[in-house]
Amino acid sequence: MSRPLRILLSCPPTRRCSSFVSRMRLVNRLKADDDACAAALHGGRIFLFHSLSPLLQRTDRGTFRTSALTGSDLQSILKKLGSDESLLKESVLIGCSEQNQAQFCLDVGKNTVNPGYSRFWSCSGLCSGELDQAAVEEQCGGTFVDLRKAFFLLTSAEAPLVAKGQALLRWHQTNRFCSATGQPTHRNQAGSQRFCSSGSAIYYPKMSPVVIVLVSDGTRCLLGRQASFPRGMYSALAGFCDMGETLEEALCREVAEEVGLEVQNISYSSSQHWPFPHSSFMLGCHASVSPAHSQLNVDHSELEDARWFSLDEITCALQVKSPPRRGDPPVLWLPPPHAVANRLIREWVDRQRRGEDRP
Ligand SMILES: NC(=O)C1=CN([C@@H]2O[C@H](COP(=O)(O)OP(=O)(O)OC[C@H]3O[C@@H](n4cnc5c(N)ncnc54)[C@H](O)[C@@H]3O)[C@@H](O)[C@H]2O)C=CC1
Ligand SMILES: [Mg+2]
Repeated sequence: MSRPLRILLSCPPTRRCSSFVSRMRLVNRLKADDDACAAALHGGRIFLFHSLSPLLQRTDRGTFRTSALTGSDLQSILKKLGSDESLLKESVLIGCSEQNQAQFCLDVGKNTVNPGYSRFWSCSGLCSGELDQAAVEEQCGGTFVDLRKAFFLLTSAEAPLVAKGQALLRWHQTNRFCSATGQPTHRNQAGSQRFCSSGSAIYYPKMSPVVIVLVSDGTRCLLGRQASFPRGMYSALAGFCDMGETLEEALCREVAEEVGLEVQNISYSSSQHWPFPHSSFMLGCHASVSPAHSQLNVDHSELEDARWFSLDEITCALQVKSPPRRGDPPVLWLPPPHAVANRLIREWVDRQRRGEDRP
């Protein structure tokens, strides 16, 4: 999740800023220079995936972390597994750590796409170039975990890295052909672009902009739930931006469509890349309605339910540590700390406690 703008603007010592600048320039160079990127792979850190599920390791404390494989470690493992070592070159650049170590992701499962190799979506058993999941897990001392689970098992520092890695891998796997010519596309070494083989188009990884808003009436905040949400979970209202809309227009439209309210006092909070179900760019905002105009008219084709919640109800819900299970009494369950919705809710609670939001 991005930091709020005010924190970025107060970025203090020049040393910290200059190391940030050098990291950003390194990533930019690796995107532009195929040879430099291929060379960076050996000392780089590789986040492994199998059919889009990231590899996690359990720590001594019973928590989870991503596995810390370098490109050289991985090459030895690939050799042991009888795989072509050039598989490493299929890695896609994610970014660069604070220690200036380049970070990559690599999918060694069925969905891996390499324009130079013949891998097939429909093959049964192991496809050409695909590695056996259990064999990789054994060699690496970890387990491939579905991203929907992995995202919430990891710390808030690591979760965005695997989310970004999976989003990039998915984009490569689903953009193998040019939509203008139907010709195969090829990637640069970093995986930051794909080119139509006819030379007529360049494609870049895409995200869909989504506005997410916590509406307040001064003493209560508005949360809704879709039928597909886990039991008891309510979240801030969200919706995809339409082509040509501003953020503010999308926000007003979504709230009007979903709950029949007209909001005002829109303010931006922070943003987040959200990998579910595909790549969304979540733009988190606050907005308000006057208590006299807070009557809800819920569109049940979009939301199962939407309600106003008091500060006490939200404060209690923030204490709930695990989702309610079948048979438990009904309890309000809020999006987890990794989600921008959680940040919006906590910001609202802080403002309520400071008395800033009251009419
Ligand atoms: N990180 C967070 O805190 C939260 C994230 N979200 C995410 O926000 C996203 C949007 O929220 P919804 O209420 O589902 O959106 P929504 O209210 O716009 O409804 C979804 C519908 O919009 C249509 N749609 C229009 N453009 C689309 C596009 N580019 N991609 C997919 N569908 C599109 C589809 O018909 C889809 O069924 C969801 O993917 C959800 O995972 C939602 C709540 C919290
Ligand atoms: Mg919605």
